[in-house]
Amino acid sequence: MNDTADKPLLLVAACALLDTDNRILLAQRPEGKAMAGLWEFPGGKVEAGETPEDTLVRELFEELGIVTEKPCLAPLSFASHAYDDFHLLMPLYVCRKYQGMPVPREGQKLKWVRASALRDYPMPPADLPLVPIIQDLLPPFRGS
Ligand SMILES: Nc1nc2c([nH]c(=O)n2[C@@H]2O[C@H](COP(=O)(O)OP(=O)(O)OP(=O)(O)O)[C@@H](O)[C@H]2O)c(=O)[nH]1
Repeated sequence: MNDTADKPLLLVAACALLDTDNRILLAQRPEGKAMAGLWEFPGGKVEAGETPEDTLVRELFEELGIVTEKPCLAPLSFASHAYDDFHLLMPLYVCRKYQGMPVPREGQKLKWVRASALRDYPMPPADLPLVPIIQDLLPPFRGS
């Protein structure tokens, strides 16, 4: 029996936003939401009429107040995960070029995290296979 056949497919676009030190921005899901307290990549549901890139440009501004453009979003990988109520399909992009400093505009906590430390931040189960992909992409940190 296919575990996803009777579940709606939810398309969510997510972004590994990098700073100049190659740290990745994680956002903590606020109290009151499903999976509260877990750390995730900024992003959100792809709305009708949007491409995933449109969604990210919109969400990055709404959630973090930063401005980026579609050519600055590089596809990296995707998550495909069966939650109880839906099957999540989540393209993950990398973005290094944006204007402004991310600020939490939706009550979430933000944290810049080195790739080697991603496992210290509990994440939604869909995100776990993405961690080694990001770690492979980024050079090891050699600073102090
Ligand atoms: N943005 C984002 N969403 C993720 C990640 N991993 C993951 O499982 N998700 C799931 O993808 C969905 C994202 O939807 P969303 O951010 O638009 O919606 P939400 O659940 O926060 O609530 P909302 O409908 O009130 O906006 C949620 O079910 C969320 O749990 C991730 O790394 N980033």
